[in-house]
Amino acid sequence: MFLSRLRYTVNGAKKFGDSSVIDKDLLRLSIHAGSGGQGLPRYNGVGGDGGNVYLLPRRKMKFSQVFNSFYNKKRQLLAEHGSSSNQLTLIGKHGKHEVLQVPLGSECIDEVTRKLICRCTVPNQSILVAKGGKGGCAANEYKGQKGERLVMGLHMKLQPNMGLVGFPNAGKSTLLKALAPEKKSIKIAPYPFTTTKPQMIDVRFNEFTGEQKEDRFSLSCADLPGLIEGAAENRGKGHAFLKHLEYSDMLVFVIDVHGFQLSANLNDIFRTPLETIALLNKELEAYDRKLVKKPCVLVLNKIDLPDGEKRAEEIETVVKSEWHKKLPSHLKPIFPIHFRGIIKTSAKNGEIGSLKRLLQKIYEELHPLQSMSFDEEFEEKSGSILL
Ligand SMILES: Nc1nc2c(ncn2[C@@H]2O[C@H](COP(=O)(O)OP(=O)(O)OP(=O)(O)O)[C@@H](O)[C@H]2O)c(=O)[nH]1
Ligand SMILES: [Mg+2]
Repeated sequence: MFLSRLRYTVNGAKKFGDSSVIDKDLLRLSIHAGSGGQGLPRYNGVGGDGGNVYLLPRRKMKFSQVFNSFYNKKRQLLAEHGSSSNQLTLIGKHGKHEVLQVPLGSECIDEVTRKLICRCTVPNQSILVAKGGKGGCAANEYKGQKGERLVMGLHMKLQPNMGLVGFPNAGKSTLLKALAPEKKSIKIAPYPFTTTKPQMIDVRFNEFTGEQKEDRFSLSCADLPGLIEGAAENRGKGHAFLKHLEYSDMLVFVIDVHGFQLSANLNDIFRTPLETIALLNKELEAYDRKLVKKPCVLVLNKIDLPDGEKRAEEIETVVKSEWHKKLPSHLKPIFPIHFRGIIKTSAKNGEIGSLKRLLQKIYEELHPLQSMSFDEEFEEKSGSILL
């Protein structure tokens, strides 16, 4: 996991990728395994088996590579049929298997039954998704069997080191911009749902070597569109965003210290900062309780606005104690999050306080070998790191 997430240049500095908006993360495919060839009863000839269809998870594969492999082609995966037996070739040839490479972490759903077919979590280990039909033989009266068919949804999930979680307009993208100021493409605006598609951006972490400041590594950060109440029931396409948090190492909750209201519409209830924390907690645990068990950091944003600092102090005091007990029962989460740290910020002014240090600390605790790689014994004299 470590090697896949950190990419070093020859001199040990981290290489930076461009910001990437995830345009597409779902591909629907018709899967047809090959049918078995016909047998030849008079000569006891056996038909070849139909080819199977497999998925092969690849660690470094990008979502776009999968889409490109179907560019201008039908979205079908067809394995070869087995050959029928004939008087010259009594034993028919087996059909060729079809193998599709997919990004690690992809999930396959049967689009008709909506059941999970498989999770592609082990790199380079092929997974059978449709079995080819058996060739005709005595056992099946020499009639080749049909191969399995299905319509499969391939759901690709990001694997960020950290995921930003918050209601719309809380300042998630602004915080990301403060963490990665060199990225120009991050869109920020004073209205909800500015971010409409997930985006992954590398955030630089500086290591200091004596006097010299060096960029040594980066962690990937997923900026997601704002969640709304009911996201766990797929309101506001919640599932399409929440799924990208499943493989993240840690979560960063971004909260507006002045609370949240989707619009001035009376139907949209005003939520206090504590209520927004509780509601996000509830949405996440309802989607997948594993999410709230991840290390979580709370960022109290917009402290530059009037009363901001005072409000942030008040919220911090409440959250540091048993914060969920102060909520009405319908807002109480089942698994209240214990935040690893609370940071008060003005992301707009580029103030992120000790957020980076905290994120780095959590990351190093999660991946202890990671910090060792900075030790001199891992470095060659030339400065390159031995991996
Ligand atoms: N005063 C102040 N405004 C902020 C701060 N952070 C963000 N904003 C403003 O809040 C608005 C929303 O910021 P975004 O970063 O787009 O919020 P978001 O959470 O990414 O919103 P969505 O993409 O819609 O989910 C923008 O007008 C920002 O300038 C802050 O620290 N202080
Ligand atoms: Mg945004």
